[in-house]
Amino acid sequence: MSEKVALIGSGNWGSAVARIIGGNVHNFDHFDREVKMWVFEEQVDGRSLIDVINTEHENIKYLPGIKLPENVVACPDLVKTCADATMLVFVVPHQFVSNVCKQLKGNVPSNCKAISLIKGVDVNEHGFQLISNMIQESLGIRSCVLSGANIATEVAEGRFCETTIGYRNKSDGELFRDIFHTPYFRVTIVEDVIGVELCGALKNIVAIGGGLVDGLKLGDNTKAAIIRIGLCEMRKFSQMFYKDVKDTTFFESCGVADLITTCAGGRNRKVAEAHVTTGKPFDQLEQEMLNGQKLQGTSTAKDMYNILSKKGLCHEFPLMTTIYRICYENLPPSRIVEDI
Ligand SMILES: NC(=O)C1=CN([C@@H]2O[C@H](COP(=O)(O)OP(=O)(O)OC[C@H]3O[C@@H](n4cnc5c(N)ncnc54)[C@H](O)[C@@H]3O)[C@@H](O)[C@H]2O)C=CC1
Ligand SMILES: O=C(CO)COP(=O)(O)O
Repeated sequence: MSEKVALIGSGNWGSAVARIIGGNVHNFDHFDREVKMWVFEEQVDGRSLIDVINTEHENIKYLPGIKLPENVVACPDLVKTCADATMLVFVVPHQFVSNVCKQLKGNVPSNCKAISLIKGVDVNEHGFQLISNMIQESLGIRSCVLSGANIATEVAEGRFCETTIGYRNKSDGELFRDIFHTPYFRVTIVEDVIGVELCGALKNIVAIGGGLVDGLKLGDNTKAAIIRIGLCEMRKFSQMFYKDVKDTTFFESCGVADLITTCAGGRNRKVAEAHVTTGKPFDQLEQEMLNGQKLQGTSTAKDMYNILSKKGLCHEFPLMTTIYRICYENLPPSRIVEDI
C-alpha cells in the first residue's frame, strides 16, 4: 500500500524537514511522491507565503536561501492537507498544537500514523499533557516522536548530525525512519516515546540557562555545569512522572547531544543572552530578534514551574525553578548560579 505524507507546519524546522522528506519519498516504492505541507498563511513583502513556496520552492521567511523539492506542495487548508494522508508529521510550535488537533479531530483517515517533532508540552486546566499523547487521544491514531541535536539551518544545509525517533510500535518507528534518514541526518529509533519527547521539551528550559550564562560572560565551565545539572533535572523529572523512561535515552541525540547544541547555537540561548545584555523582557526580544519564529523555552519553564509548585517539588529542581523566576519574576540573571 502506498503511504502518503503530510506535513503540519512550515516554520524553520518544518521547512528543513520538508526538504528531507520531499527527497526521501523518491527512494522507496511505498511512498506517494507528493508531500502536502500545511502553511499558516501570511503576507511576506506583499506576497502570499504559500504562493511564494509553490512558485519559488523556498520558504523565504522561515528558511531563506534553501530550495525545497518541487513535490512539496504548500496548502492553506489544514483539513484538506491531511485528508488523504497516512503519515502525519506534526511540526508546529507547541503553543499551536492543541488548536491544530481540535481542527483535525474526526478529519483524518483512521489508518493514519503520526510523528511529533514538537519540543514542548501542552498545559491545560487538568495539568500537563505530552503532545504525542494529545495527538493520539484527540485523533485516535498512534504517534511517534522525533527529537535530536538538530538546529534547523544546519540540517537544511546538509551538515551531518544525528536524531532520535521514539516509538511504541516498532513498525511505525521503521516507517518514519524511512522518510527522515539520510547519510547526513542519521536516525536512531528507540522504544521510549515519552523519554524522547520529554528530552526535547525540557532541554529548551536548560537552553535559556545556557544563554543567561553567556550573557553574564561566565565562561565554558559554568555553561558545562548548567548542561550537567540540566540533564540531571531532565532525567529526574521524566522518571518521577513516567517511571518507564529509560536512562539510555538521555545518551541519545535527543538527550545530551541536543543539550549541547541548543546551549551553543539555539534561539532560546540567543534570546536569553540578549535578555542579560539588554535588560529587555523575553517576549519583546522574541518579537525583535526572531522574525516570526517562536521561543519555546520560557513558556515551557512556566508550564514546568506550575506543575512543580503545585506538587511542592520546586526545591528538587533548582535550575528549572530559578530559570522560571528569572524569566517571569524579575529575578536578576546572576541568580542562575547563586540559586542552584
Ligand atoms: N528551528 C529549529 O532549529 C528546531 C525546532 N524544533 C521544534 O520544532 C517545532 C516547530 O518550530 P519551527 O519549525 O522552528 O517554527 P518557527 O518558530 O520557525 O516558526 C513559527 C511557525 O509558526 C507558524 N504560526 C504562527 N502563528 C500560528 C498559528 N496561530 N497557528 C499555527 N501556526 C502558526 C508560523 O507560520 C511559522 O510556520 C517547535 O516545537 C521547535 O521547538 C525542533 C528542532 C529544531
Ligand atoms: O531544538 C533545537 C535544536 O535541536 C532548536 O532550539 P531553539 O528552539 O532554541 O533554536
